[in-house]
Amino acid sequence: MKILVCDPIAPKGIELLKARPEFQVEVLSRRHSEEELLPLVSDAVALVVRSETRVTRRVIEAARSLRVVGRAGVGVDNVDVEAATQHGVVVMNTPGGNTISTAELTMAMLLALARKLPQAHASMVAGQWDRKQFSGIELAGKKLGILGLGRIGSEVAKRALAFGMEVFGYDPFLADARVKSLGVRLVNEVDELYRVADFITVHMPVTELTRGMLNASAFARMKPGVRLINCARGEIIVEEDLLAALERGQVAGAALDVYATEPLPADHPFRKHPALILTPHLGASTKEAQEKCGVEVAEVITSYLLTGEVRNAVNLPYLDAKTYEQVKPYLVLGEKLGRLLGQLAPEQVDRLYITYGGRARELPNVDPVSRAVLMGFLSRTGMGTINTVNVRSIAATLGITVEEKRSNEPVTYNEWLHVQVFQGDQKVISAGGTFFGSPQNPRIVRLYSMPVEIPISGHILLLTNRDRPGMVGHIGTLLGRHGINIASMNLHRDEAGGRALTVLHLDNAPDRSVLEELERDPDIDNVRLVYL
Ligand SMILES: NC(=O)C1=CN([C@@H]2O[C@H](COP(=O)(O)OP(=O)(O)OC[C@H]3O[C@@H](n4cnc5c(N)ncnc54)[C@H](O)[C@@H]3O)[C@@H](O)[C@H]2O)C=CC1
Ligand SMILES: O=C(O)CCC(=O)C(=O)O
Repeated sequence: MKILVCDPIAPKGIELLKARPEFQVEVLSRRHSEEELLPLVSDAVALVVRSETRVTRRVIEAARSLRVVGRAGVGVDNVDVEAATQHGVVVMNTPGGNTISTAELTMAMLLALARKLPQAHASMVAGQWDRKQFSGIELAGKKLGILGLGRIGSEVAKRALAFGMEVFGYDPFLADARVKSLGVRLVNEVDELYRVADFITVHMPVTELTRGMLNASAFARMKPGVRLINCARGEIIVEEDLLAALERGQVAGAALDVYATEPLPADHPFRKHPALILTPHLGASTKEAQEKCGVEVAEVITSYLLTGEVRNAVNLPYLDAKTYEQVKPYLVLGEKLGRLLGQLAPEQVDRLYITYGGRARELPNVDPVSRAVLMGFLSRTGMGTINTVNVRSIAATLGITVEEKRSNEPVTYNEWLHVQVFQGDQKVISAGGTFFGSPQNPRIVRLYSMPVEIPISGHILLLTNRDRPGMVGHIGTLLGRHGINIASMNLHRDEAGGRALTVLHLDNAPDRSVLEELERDPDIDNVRLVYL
């Protein structure tokens, strides 16, 4: 079996691969373009990469024998994971192996920014002795804002606290308890962090929500003179906007390890800017990190190719055909219940409690269904790389625990899937679903412990209202006036004249202004639009 090592990984990792008589290991001595890779991958069973080689759809399609792509590192944005999944290729990474090294580089960047070390060094090399120009600031007592408190962000937090910094964190998907134990002040709105932070460091993946997040508007909302560090991914910062903010002095300096285009072009304006400190994507470039990642990637690839064991996979669900047929309807229902709750639940939650009742308790394997619930729930994070294989570990990283129960308690429906969401001991929301007539017809039938009937696709408008005559007509007329057609409507009230939960299935999505108009009615509140 041919294993093509496309980027340099630790010799120990290569030795481990070479020690297997089943493998022919070929190591490329330099980075290859897509075009150059095509003939080389045609008979490869495994590709090993760091962040340099791009494993594109064309590369995957040209590699007809490919079974696994091993990424010695965290980010898999250089691998077309969707194409890999479509072609049955497992993508595995080594999360954790380079956490400490990247956190330490971030600390080095913080200190270098505060004391202008590279600039002072360059002036010494140029024969100068300029003490005045390189006067700096202390870290102690300063406020550090961390965007993304995962593995690396948390390690940075610990180190910054030891330096006497006050640490603020923004990570809307992380459970509060995990952050409290770190000693970080978690903010709900990123602006709270922007307003106070003297330094801001980025430790998020590139997602729909984070791509371009640090743009002109974000810089304008930051404390004037803020200093930035990016050891995560270049696409998170809009580079022209950063240059403009540096020119205006809104951003006093930045230390960057990653760029929108890598390698950074030789004539890129960043290279000449005096307030920038630049490194060529060195976060993981230490002996220790490379050894950990190199050995781990060799181990996971070996286990997969020789025994079929899947570890650290970022894609590829794994179910035999019979079990898949049995759980399939529940996968759809579970994903939609999760998606509904994800859109209605508050940002920081600690626990999902999933109950399998009625015939659902007899499912041969509830794990894939729970994963589907989690996938739906976490779709709110915008992380495109979440899938059934990695969703539990992502939830764990976010501090969300999942409990499952096969319940014998009598239920109203033949099949019953119920999900409760908790913040600490407090249940914040719950929803339950079943099938009407056949497994092809899933329905959400319980929300906030109230009976409802929600179809599982399309635009759903939810609101609570005072139960008074004319309310249904009023809502219908208001939506009609804005060209919104109601496909179905469902009402539940606690008592005549009390509060009612109204659920409308709409043919098209109303604008924000329509929702605001509904909200202005004193008898209507909690107006929420969700998309399933
Ligand atoms: N410079 C380098 O050489 C290295 C760069 N990295 C990059 O660093 C980043 C972080 O890596 P890890 O800490 O290992 O990942 P992680 O998955 O442990 O942590 C990422 C955190 O970002 C949070 N997040 C996601 N979307 C967010 C949003 N919209 N707003 C705020 N927070 C959000 C997640 O909830 C999670 O807690 C990744 O992009 C990775 O590729 C990682 C290793 C080396
Ligand atoms: O392998 C490298 O040097 C890059 C590491 C990285 O960016 C990652 O693990 O996400």
